[in-house]
Amino acid sequence: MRPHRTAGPPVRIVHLGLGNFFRAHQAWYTAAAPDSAHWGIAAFTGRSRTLAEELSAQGGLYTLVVRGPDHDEMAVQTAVSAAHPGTDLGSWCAYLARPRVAVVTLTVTEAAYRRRTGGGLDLDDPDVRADADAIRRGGAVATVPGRLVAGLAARRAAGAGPLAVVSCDNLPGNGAATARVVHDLAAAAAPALGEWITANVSFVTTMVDRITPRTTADDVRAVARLTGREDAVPVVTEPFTEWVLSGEFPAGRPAWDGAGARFTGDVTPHETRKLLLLNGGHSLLAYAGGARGHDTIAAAIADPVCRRWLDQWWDEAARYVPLPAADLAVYRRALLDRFANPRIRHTLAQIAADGSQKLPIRVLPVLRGERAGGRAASGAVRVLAAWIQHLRGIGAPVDDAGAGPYRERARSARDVLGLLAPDLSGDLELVHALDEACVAFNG
Ligand SMILES: NC(=O)c1ccc[n+]([C@@H]2O[C@H](COP(=O)([O-])OP(=O)(O)OC[C@H]3O[C@@H](n4cnc5c(N)ncnc54)[C@H](O)[C@@H]3O)[C@@H](O)[C@H]2O)c1
Ligand SMILES: O=P(O)(O)OC[C@@H](O)[C@@H](O)[C@H](O)[C@H](O)CO
Repeated sequence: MRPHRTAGPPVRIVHLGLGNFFRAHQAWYTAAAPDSAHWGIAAFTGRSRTLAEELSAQGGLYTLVVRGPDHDEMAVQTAVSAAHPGTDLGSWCAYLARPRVAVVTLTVTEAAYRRRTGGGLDLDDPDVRADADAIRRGGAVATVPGRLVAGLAARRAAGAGPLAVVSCDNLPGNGAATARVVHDLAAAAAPALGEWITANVSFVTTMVDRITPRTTADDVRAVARLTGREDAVPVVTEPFTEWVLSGEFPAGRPAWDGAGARFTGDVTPHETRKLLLLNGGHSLLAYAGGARGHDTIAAAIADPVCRRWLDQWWDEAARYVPLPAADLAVYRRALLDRFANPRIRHTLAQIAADGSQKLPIRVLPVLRGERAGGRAASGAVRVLAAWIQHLRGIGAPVDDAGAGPYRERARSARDVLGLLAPDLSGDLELVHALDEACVAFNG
């Protein structure tokens, strides 16, 4: 018997990127908020139909398995009122045209923002160009910036008023990053819409954190066994959760603070802490742990060599996190426990994906800072070397649409560095250290 119901809370939030993390995080906060009865979510997948169909067959309900180191807690989640495939642009625009819809949230991966190095929208990307044309002609868009602009055009045409767009992806300054790609596309395709967006749309910046791996067939069976309900699409997550937000919600929002979210004037210190220590640490373990034959974060962190490398990376990265040393020490201890949770099967392959998009965010700021300070940057160099080994075919298979040019150059660490960080490619000491670090993985 699947969990089912006929209607959920009224839709006031629209989400793009229906996947596991959204269901463990934003949907959980929305259901746990004291005013949850008034805030339902219409969630759209990026592209595929499968999850939208499975979830629709369950009336939007699914089981969230909160997996601690020694036991699971399971609860049916109720915030998703409707699930749609991302290709259903008619429903997407129709929701955004409703005055009651007040918030759009996003979890679409770093790559989906279609940014060029430096942050603006990549207007040379053929998909982006096709979307700009489609917006001018009123045709079907495909990219995330395209969908946002098309939805906002529908809202403007309907006179539905202002709203907030909330990125929940692991990008620094994700609010400003989203605003930039939306404005760039509107400027290219519909300049008058750009003015309306400036006056009516608030781009909220957030730091999001809850380790949420892919669901396995074992997870599905465990939910059926322990609850007596067949749930085709449960989500497994860790007990820890954090959400820090900054920005305006001109049409209102759920009382997420009642569920533990924090609203602040500046997300930056929290975001830097999380991106460099957690996500940077994850990337190190994904590539270096893969090179040492591990396949999950828990296995990699149990390896004393990986653990030592992680400490070295954290010592370097901590210099760039504007928070007191005592806070960082507490955070590092907690992260070790989270990474070591043996019951969370977070695969290195999942984390290794899209390295060409992630390393510039998680690792390069530290590398640049260390070299500018005249230091060796051995921790950052090791992450980069481990990624180069990954591009050479060691560890998890490469799953990264942007990896092509890097793989072509992967035999030369210097060429990879030249492409990833041209400003550093003349640093011969760094190039030498990178070569040595690559060799050390083979030894
Ligand atoms: N999983 C986590 O632990 C976690 C934690 C914090 C933040 N996040 C953020 O959430 C994102 C999604 O993670 P997830 O675990 O839910 O992944 P997931 O694979 O379960 O879901 C990803 C969703 O994004 C969509 N998507 C992927 N690429 C896209 C593209 N190019 N264009 C449009 N849509 C696209 C997919 O179709 C899917 O709907 C991450 O990339 C990260 O930015 C994840
Ligand atoms: O989700 P990604 O692909 O950006 O990165 C992989 C992991 O580092 C990430 O998902 C973390 O588990 C997460 O950011 C924890 O909150």
